[in-house]
Amino acid sequence: MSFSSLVSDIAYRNPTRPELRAAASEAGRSYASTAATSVSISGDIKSQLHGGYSHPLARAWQAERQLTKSMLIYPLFISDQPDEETLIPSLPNQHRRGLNKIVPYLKPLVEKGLKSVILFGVPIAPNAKDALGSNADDPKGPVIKAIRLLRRTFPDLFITADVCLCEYTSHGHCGILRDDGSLNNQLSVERISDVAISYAMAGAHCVAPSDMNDGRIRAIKLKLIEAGIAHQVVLMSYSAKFSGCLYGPFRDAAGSCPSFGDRRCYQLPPGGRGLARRAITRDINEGADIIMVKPASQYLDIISDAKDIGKDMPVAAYQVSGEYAMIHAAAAAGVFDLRAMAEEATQGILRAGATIIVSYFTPEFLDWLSN
Ligand SMILES: NCC(=O)CCC(=O)O
Ligand SMILES: [Zn+2]
Ligand SMILES: [Zn+2]
Repeated sequence: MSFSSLVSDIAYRNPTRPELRAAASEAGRSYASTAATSVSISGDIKSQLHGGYSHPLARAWQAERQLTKSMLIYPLFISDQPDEETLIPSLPNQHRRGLNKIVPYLKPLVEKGLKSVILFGVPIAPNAKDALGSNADDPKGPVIKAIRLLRRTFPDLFITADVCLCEYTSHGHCGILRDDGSLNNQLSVERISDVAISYAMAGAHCVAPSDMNDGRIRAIKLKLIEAGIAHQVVLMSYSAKFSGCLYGPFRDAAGSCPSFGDRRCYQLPPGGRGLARRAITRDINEGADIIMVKPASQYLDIISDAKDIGKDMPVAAYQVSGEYAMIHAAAAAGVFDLRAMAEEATQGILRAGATIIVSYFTPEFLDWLSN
């Protein structure tokens, strides 16, 4: 019996039984009144796709990955002023907080399932900055104190420390400079790897160098081994960090805007896909445990490349301050619904290959997600 005659047979036979018609109508379905609709289904039956996503759960099953709370890392700006709690105007709902404000703020988030944070120190005190970024690893500085406080207070919270000098240098660049204003790669790597070890020794579960100096992953991994803690600390590399205009609100928040020039000589050019692939490969070879792509939504191809190159590694994506601020601004202008857009952006990032997302939307997702 051919397929179409089988279908027409069923279509004719079933409506003759009234209980089946009643059941169908209860389900909001109805039998074809004639065989015509069924008989017309012939040829390639793979053309019928809608059935596969006709239900919310079936739609969810179409995604290779579902966002879960454990995929999210929440960025925190830790001020050196213990009582500070300042809203960052360009970064809606985000604050710079001192140590006395951070625990009361985080407690309800941890109760809602917050798993992980990434810390950025914000030195505000006068003279807190110098050419070498000396305060980056000040034991009394905001990051080391916050690592210790959070480890004590929230034993299950996974703590990542962003490692860079730009928040602590008087010139605002991500390393130590030569007289001509260019980065001295060797001195910068020496200094940044020392800072990373200080954060790790203070208890950070993960150190994440964002400076983009050549060779820093290898230097940090070797120093972690030397310090005897390589087996206890995750090394997450900002492997493919692109320069561009999406970091503005972050620089307002962290006070890390360069006082001259820009970062185009050490962050990747937006068109540099090949360069990004080389940087990812290099960082894997130098001992990175996680590779990161940043920004996220404008660089989905790079996330996909990272997953391809680092098949056996977790890939992280940083949905940066400008991406977050854009979504807020457009939602406020009535372009779309905030939640729907945040979810769609996240879905794109996951689809591209990331399984870790650093996002300012984390507190919202703790409310929106049940898993
Ligand atoms: N290392 C962190 C950044 O450079 C910026 C992130 C952001 O714009 O959110
Ligand atoms: Zn930096
Ligand atoms: Zn940075």
